[in-house]
Amino acid sequence: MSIAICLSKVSKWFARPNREPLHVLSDISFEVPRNSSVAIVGASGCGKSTLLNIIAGLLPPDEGEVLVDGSQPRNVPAAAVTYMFQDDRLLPWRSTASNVHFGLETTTLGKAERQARVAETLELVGLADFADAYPHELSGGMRSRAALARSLVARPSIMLMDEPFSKLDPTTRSQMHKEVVRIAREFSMTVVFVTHDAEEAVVLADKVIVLKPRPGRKETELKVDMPFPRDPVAADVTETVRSLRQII
Ligand SMILES: Nc1ncnc2c1ncn2[C@@H]1O[C@H](COP(=O)(O)OP(=O)(O)OP(=O)(O)O)[C@@H](O)[C@H]1O
Repeated sequence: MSIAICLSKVSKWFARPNREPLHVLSDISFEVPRNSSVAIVGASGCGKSTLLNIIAGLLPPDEGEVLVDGSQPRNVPAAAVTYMFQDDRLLPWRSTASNVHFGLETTTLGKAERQARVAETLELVGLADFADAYPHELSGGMRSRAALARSLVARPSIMLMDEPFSKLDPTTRSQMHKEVVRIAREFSMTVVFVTHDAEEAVVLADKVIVLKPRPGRKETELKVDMPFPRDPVAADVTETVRSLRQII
């Protein structure tokens, strides 16, 4: 089993004026096997986003080490890792296709290749008919699909997601879960995502890392050994969701 991401003994403090630094993360270690999906769950403020930002290389750990594809996160090629945020961050003055194209603008692909890649990716997320629409003309679910397409267009091997579907209604969120499972398998991607939703964790993840707050530390690691796609109302899923809720 090859390891895509490895965290060993990661700790983080944030400086505060006139107070001792805030200890946000303490001694966190876990591995993310390649082509697997790992959820980071825990109460609000326990450091989930901070941990994801450290994996993305947006923040350095103060202690411990993170390796992504065997390298320090900041040395990993930009196109290899994508980050989906809570809000879709679509540029309102750009069409859907142009927003998706944005995800290719740091790559060396030629113009024709880029256009083909954008079209293929819009097809993949079911937005081919809305290539020319502007963000304000899209529904919440469609905007989320457009953001997903922008994340996928450079064909990253690792996708980091910080509660990307939390603003969607339950039905649309469920549809996006199916899309992510399908696309992650189709492109052999490794996915790490933050959520406070136990159902989302159980439906999408092979492994769930449960954090406890102040300072954020790993309470437990739960393996979810069920075939994909997972039906959120199936008995084994709801049972696992129930037991996870008791731990969070
Ligand atoms: N840049 C920063 N400077 C100072 N403190 C910060 C910074 N970013 C986060 N914090 C603090 O670190 C703690 C963890 O924040 P973080 O956003 O990682 O938690 P979270 O588990 O993702 O929360 P939520 O579920 O509410 O999004 C919080 O107490 C927060 O106030």
